[in-house]
Amino acid sequence: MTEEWLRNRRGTDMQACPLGSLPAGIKEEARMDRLRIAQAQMPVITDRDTLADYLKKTMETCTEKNAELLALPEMFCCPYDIKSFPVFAEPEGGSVWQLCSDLARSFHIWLSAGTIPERTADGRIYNTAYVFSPDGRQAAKHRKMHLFDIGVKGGQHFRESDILSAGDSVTVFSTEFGPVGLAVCFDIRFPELFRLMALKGARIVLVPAAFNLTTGPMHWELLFRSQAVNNQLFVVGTSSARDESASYVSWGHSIAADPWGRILSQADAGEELVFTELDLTEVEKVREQIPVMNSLRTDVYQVREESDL
Ligand SMILES: NC(=O)CCC(=O)C(=O)O
Repeated sequence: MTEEWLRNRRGTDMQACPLGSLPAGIKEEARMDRLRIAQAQMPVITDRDTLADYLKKTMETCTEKNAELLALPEMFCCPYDIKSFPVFAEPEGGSVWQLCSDLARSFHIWLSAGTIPERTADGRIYNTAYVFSPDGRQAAKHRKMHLFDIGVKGGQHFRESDILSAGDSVTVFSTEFGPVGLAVCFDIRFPELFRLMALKGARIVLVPAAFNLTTGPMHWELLFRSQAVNNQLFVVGTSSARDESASYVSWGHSIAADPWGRILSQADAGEELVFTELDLTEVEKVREQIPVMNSLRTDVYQVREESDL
């Protein structure tokens, strides 16, 4: 069914999963159909030693509970405010990056290392998500593509674009669980990005996030469920824990939505480590039973990457 779906993308030359490679020793035919994830709805921790201790303890719990992937929130190592991004920004391969790579390797677990402010050689700063495979290699990197610029009357105001640059790549990487997509928080509002990840073969999309008290109650659950149901894949959103004293107060409510649009798990607002088992055969089941992608009117409309135009 998935192959038929991918063939249906007339006008595109995209491969099912052109990015990355399977971790050493894993063959495509050995794809696994169950994935036990852990989502750390954690406080923002800026002190490196405290962060290392916290993540190590979290990894130990993941090992005890047989989790195969740990997901962290957006900006888990830097306060989510414009002034802090340049202060905590580090290049790819910096100290937090290295810590995450080391932990993934030591505990032999996939680590979706939330986002870290990334400073580039030309002085730009990106809101960057990294994923490390169980051998500690960087398996994926996604620079937040849609910057969070909003001004809700009487509610949340924020302008990431005052300091951050936007990424410009769709990110899907290979795992033994099949192709996995990666997006960051505000990216969840853009159906075109999620459709492109689905067309590239993603069965799961990981979304480090930090919604707020204005848009969280209105849109958080709705957006995760709608991207899941529209694209018939799992969407996993991991938020920071709520801290009422922060300049930006996070909504929390880390969530996992399945390809039918159902919520498998959802945290409350505070610190929590949530475990959820994803049955990845649900992707094929829903695509078999409700084959929306076979009815795409690609003769009338298409979602294509710039490189395919
Ligand atoms: N950190 C973010 O991108 C926040 C996105 C958000 O709150 C929204 O409503 O969208």
